[in-house]
Amino acid sequence: MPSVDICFSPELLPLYDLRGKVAVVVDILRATSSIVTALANGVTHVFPVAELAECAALGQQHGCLTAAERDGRAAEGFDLGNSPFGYLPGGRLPVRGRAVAISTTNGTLALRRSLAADAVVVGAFLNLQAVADFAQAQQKDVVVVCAGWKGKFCLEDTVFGGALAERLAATFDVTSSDDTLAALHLWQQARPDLHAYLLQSSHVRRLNSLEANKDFDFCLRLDEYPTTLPVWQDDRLVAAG
Ligand SMILES: O=C(O)[C@H](CS(=O)(=O)O)OP(=O)(O)O
Ligand SMILES: [Mg+2]
Repeated sequence: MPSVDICFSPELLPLYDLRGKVAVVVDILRATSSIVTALANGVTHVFPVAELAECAALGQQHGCLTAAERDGRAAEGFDLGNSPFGYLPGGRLPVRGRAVAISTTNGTLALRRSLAADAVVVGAFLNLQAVADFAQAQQKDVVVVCAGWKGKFCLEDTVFGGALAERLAATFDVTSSDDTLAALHLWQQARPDLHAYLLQSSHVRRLNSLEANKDFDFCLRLDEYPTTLPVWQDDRLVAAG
């Protein structure tokens, strides 16, 4: 039976051999929620890069939109920040049919560090079912790579790992590693009122201080895009199928 593991931070990735496995990269607040929203709303593909300079260069090279954030704020000189609302109808710029190069504090770094996996997909509460369906179809070991915060553990990404483990529990081993058990327990605590539970997280306090409450509410919507699955292909993320 394949297993589900939760890697709490990209700093711990050297302890997980991703070869032959499915990596589910998650940064609920906000990078992977934004990427899912982008592809669900007509963005053709996403180039996730760690550095701002590379993001700007890709924008020039491909004539694509650029999205960048540092310390919770939109970085200067880029088309968009890290808010999912940038990709929703009525956002600052039309995005349908455009590609986007994106660089954020934690999420894009986690993605770049996960490329040794057989398949790399992007997870969020918004597309939880799409991720679960993909994992079920692959029947390979899954590692949930939590973006965390600047190398440290974060609550919201781990709770997502627990939610995914619960959906896979019938056909995956979700009880033999302590990391997955811990994530499951946190999810079980959070599930009755995910919003209230995650209000305790440090990221929410950072977002609140930057007046991004509506981003928090949106990123916690379960299965808003149940069939949108960003998958890594060559040098970019595209929607599966
Ligand atoms: O923009 C975000 O929500 C965060 C910024 S930080 O964690 O508050 O510094 O970036 P992300 O890469 O999406 O975690
Ligand atoms: Mg984050």
